[in-house]
Amino acid sequence: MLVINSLTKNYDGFTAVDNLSFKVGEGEIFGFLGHNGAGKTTTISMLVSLIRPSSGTAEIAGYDVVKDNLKVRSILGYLPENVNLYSNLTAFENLYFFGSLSGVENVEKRINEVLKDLEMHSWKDTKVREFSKGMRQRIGIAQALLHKPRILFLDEPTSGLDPQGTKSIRDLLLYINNNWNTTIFLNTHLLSEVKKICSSIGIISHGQLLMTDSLINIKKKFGSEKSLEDIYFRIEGDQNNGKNTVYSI
Ligand SMILES: Nc1ncnc2c1ncn2[C@@H]1O[C@H](COP(=O)(O)OP(=O)(O)OP(=O)(O)O)[C@@H](O)[C@H]1O
Repeated sequence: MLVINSLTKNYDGFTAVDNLSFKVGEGEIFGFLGHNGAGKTTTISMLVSLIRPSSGTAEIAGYDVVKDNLKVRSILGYLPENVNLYSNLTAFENLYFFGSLSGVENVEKRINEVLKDLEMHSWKDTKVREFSKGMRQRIGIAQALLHKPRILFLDEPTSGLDPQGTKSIRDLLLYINNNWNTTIFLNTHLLSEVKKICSSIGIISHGQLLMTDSLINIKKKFGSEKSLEDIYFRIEGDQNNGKNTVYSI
């Protein structure tokens, strides 16, 4: 579904994303894990066609994110780290505005469908300013799903949420993935999130990919170590000690 090849982004001599290459299969929930400033947002921004790579390529369902950017945008959904919604408009009005702008067919019907699926239908006529952060995230996700994307990119979707809100977003992502087979690419720095819902992960640090594999393979490979936390800190530690080991499938 997603094929990334030597993807790189430089800013005035600083390399924010350094030669990334990996794949994400259809129907997977992929956790892109890294500390603050590791390069996660820059990577996602290139994949959703918001910024141009300095070099390298990325394809979604066979379409190049630069050359075929309109097609790519039509098959992906994106939830940025800070969801932009109009506080003075209701949930329905927000979705209607964004849905009409992006040419969603039968937009009213589709909004009602998505709001029901996301258990937000009873809030559709409430102004967004009355919503909790978790509810705003759900409306942001509804917006990203209106045009039935094949792949959904989310940048730290549970950032700033309490444990209940975090669980509810996690459950929602599993529901979307299970019921619509939507591939999910999730930027996060939360190992707990990755452990609970991801089928495969990539670890990025200082712009470089340190490892990518399925969770099942990771457990097999690092069987003697206790937890994903141990594995993560060992891999990051190797890089910080100059070993620069790249673990891959
Ligand atoms: N427009 C820009 N110009 C210069 N440097 C940038 C720009 N955007 C990002 N960077 C730098 O690139 C690096 C990677 O940033 P990025 O936002 O991708 O990290 P991140 O992993 O998403 O971190 P966070 O979890 O804090 O959002 C950081 O050092 C950041 O300061």
